[in-house]
Amino acid sequence: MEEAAGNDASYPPLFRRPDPDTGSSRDADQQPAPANPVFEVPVIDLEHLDPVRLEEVCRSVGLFRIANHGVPSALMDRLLDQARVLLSLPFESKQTLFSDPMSYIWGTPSLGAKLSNLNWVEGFHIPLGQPKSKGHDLGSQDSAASFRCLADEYGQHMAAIARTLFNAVAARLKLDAKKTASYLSEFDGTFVRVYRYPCCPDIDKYFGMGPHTDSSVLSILCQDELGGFQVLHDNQWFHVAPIPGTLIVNLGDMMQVYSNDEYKSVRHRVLANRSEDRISVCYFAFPMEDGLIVSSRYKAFTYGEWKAKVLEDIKATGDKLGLARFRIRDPS
Ligand SMILES: O=C(O)CCC(=O)C(=O)O
Ligand SMILES: [Fe+2]
Repeated sequence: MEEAAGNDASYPPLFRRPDPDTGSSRDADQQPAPANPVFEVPVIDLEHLDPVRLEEVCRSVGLFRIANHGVPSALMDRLLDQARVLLSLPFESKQTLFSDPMSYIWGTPSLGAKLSNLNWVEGFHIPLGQPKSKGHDLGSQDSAASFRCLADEYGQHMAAIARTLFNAVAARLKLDAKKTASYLSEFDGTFVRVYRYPCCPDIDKYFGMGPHTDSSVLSILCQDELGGFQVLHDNQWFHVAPIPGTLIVNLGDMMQVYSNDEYKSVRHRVLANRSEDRISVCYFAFPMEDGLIVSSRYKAFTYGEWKAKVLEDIKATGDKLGLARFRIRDPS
């Protein structure tokens, strides 16, 4: 596609060559079927939230589309448009423009360590709720700072949605409000990831993002119209069709722990696209770093400990072990 070819200097160098010889090819069992079916994504109406239906969906699927979410579509459009513009800047500019506390990442979504396989993705990591980002400076010439303000504004909406969903779920799970006060921190430690999945010359060899579960409590995805996001359900991969203006929520590992494995931290992935770039924006809600998380199926841990273990495992094995790391083994 023309736009993609013109964007070449904006791609990480490794993504510019027709067939980079890095990263191992996918395992045979991870090959996407030629035509994955489209998933009938359950819809949760946030304006008339039905906690029983929400719980049912958390148990059976772990992923849903939210309607009537209250996020202005103009804001979502602006975010995706600006993301596209900034990600089209030259590779070197992106590295310097997006500096501490933000960062520019490529080849892996993991900060601080590489996953074993190269992911055909690049993006900005934008922490939310940091003191500096409260001083909105939309008149600034600094495009990264302006974008951060936009991401912050969007993040406020996401935080409200995360809180609404968490409270409904916590009530169904009968979580003790005092003991679980640290289970959702809408602001501290949360971040937005703005991704571009550059068009990829070898989509049989690379994923946009390989199969994984999120470490979050829940994650909220806003994607452009291209598609590529897939979910694993009943051992089969399904397309999650993009519908403009709607958001996709997937439960993360923490929610699975809170629910003693009753709810699913659902496995998902992003396919690479041969001819077009895809843009997406993901918000991740996490627990507070130091609060103790107690569950009948897992050893008690703090999210800080979880993060350290994930990093350690990725460094040692190239992959995240996640829930298996903390699960209490069956005595049998
Ligand atoms: O970009 C997407 O569609 C999904 C990204 C994702 O799954 C993640 O960052 O964990
Ligand atoms: Fe994810």
